[in-house]
Amino acid sequence: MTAAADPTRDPVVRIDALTAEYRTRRGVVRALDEVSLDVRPGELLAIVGESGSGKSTLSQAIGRLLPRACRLVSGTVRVLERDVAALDDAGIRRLRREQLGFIPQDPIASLDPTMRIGRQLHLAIAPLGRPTDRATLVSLLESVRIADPERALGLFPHEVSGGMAQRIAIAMAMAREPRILVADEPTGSLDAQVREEILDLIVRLTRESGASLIWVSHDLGAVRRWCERVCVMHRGRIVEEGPVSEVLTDPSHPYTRTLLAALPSAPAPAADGPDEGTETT
Ligand SMILES: Nc1ncnc2c1ncn2[C@@H]1O[C@H](COP(=O)(O)OP(=O)(O)OP(=O)(O)O)[C@@H](O)[C@H]1O
Repeated sequence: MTAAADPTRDPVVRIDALTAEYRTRRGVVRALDEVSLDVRPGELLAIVGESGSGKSTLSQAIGRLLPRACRLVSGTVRVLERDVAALDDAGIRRLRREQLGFIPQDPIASLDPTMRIGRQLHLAIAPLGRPTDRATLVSLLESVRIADPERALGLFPHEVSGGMAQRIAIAMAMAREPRILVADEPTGSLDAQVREEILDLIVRLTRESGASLIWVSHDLGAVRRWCERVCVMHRGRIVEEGPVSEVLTDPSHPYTRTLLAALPSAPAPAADGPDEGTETT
């Protein structure tokens, strides 16, 4: 548990018996089935499960970012005590802007291809009332360990690697000082070494800021190395949930055992991740 994580404080996210369905041409697909989950202040929570188990739907529901085809059938999502379904459009935008940070799956696609990185950073932080001078933008890029930030500000998205694009997306998300970070497979498009560097960065910044991290992942090995609590999803339900050290060592649900058995070579749990380093890509 991080220094900031405190089970006695109110959850920052409280999901209660949430059921969600997609309307498709083939009929109705139940993506979430009575899902309940609390996220505590400052904790690193992983949501794992096979493809189609409902992880993305659950993480999108936190920001009321579900696609039109998805309908909430029942249940509630409360973020910092606010029922997100009850907020008006201005209210949900404010909640997303001020309290929630989203780290994208495909960082290059999340950037505007027509605009230099410096301009995009400027536009991302100007609405927050922060200074947007060059020195501030440089220090923002330094905080995500971009080796040559001056140069990076002048680049277009197609000129940066996936790893650098993800660092930029993380810088944009963290500039808002969110209380809750949602990262849906943030390293899915990156190679193995960059993946570890990006996870190290996300975890370090989350810890430093005291935010809570909700990290959707397929990678049980990485979850074991980086997270404190894990919730295992299967067919739209949470089938097991608890400390990583327990669930991924001595799982009680057969589905979790199946997931673990599919892990090529399970690395031993580590108290801390790899050493810090600067961008290599
Ligand atoms: N836009 C959509 N339209 C119709 N069905 C959808 C849509 N998005 C998701 N689904 C269905 O909802 C269920 C849950 O999908 P979801 O994407 O939440 O799972 P997931 O665990 O995040 O999967 P993955 O790991 O592949 O991203 C699946 O059956 C999926 O096919």
